[in-house]
Amino acid sequence: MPVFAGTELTCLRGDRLVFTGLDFRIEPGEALVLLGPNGSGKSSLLRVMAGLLKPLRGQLSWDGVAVTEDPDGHRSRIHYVGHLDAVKPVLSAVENLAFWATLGGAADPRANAHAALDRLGVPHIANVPGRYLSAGQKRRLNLARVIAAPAALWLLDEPTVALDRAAIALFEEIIAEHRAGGGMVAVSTHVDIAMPGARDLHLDDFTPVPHDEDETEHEDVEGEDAA
Ligand SMILES: Nc1ncnc2c1ncn2[C@@H]1O[C@H](COP(=O)(O)OP(=O)(O)OP(=O)(O)O)[C@@H](O)[C@H]1O
Repeated sequence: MPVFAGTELTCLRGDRLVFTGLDFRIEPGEALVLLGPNGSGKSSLLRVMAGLLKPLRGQLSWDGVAVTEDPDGHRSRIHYVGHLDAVKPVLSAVENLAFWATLGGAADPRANAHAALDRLGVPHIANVPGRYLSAGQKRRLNLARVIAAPAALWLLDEPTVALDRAAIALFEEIIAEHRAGGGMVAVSTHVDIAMPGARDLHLDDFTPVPHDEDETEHEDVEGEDAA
């Protein structure tokens, strides 16, 4: 059974230490929810997990093997969906999706692309060029990527942004099915996404305490301790 784990991860962006001493572990069928205020490092951690951002310290491993020893293998087992929609404006929705499915190694990319659009509830956008899609339709198209080609680990950065309630419910089902088949998922979110049994990881628990602030002592209020 593969386990995806990170140990003692430290992430530096620019000159800012975003998180340090962070450990996580995801087993087949498990979901990890990344929580924390804006700027706490949720997107950074997902990019580290995807191999897109090198941690300053610490290690990622898959089944006990360091991800850095097999970066191509790691790329082939993940779907990373960032919060910017990567839709090519001149290609139709189905062409966009077939392109991604081809990269993901699908045997019949166009058939998979149509099936994925159906599953996300947007078969009618198949032939619409990317530039004419609404924000929510673009989002559904990006999320359709994760089912247009198989991958064990889904890394999703705020997947529900711009989605309506029906689409969120649909996507919750899709995640549940993925997990039921032994798939793994890590999701950053500011809203509730129903994922039974998911584990929470609070990024602000790993944010270093700033050292440059005045350590002003709080003085006791005079007379407070008087008996
Ligand atoms: N390319 C970059 N160069 C320098 N600093 C960056 C870069 N990208 C992000 N940061 C900084 O890293 C920190 C963490 O950002 P990150 O996007 O990971 O947070 P987040 O928890 O996903 O935030 P949000 O909830 O707003 O999406 C922030 O202080 C941000 O300014």
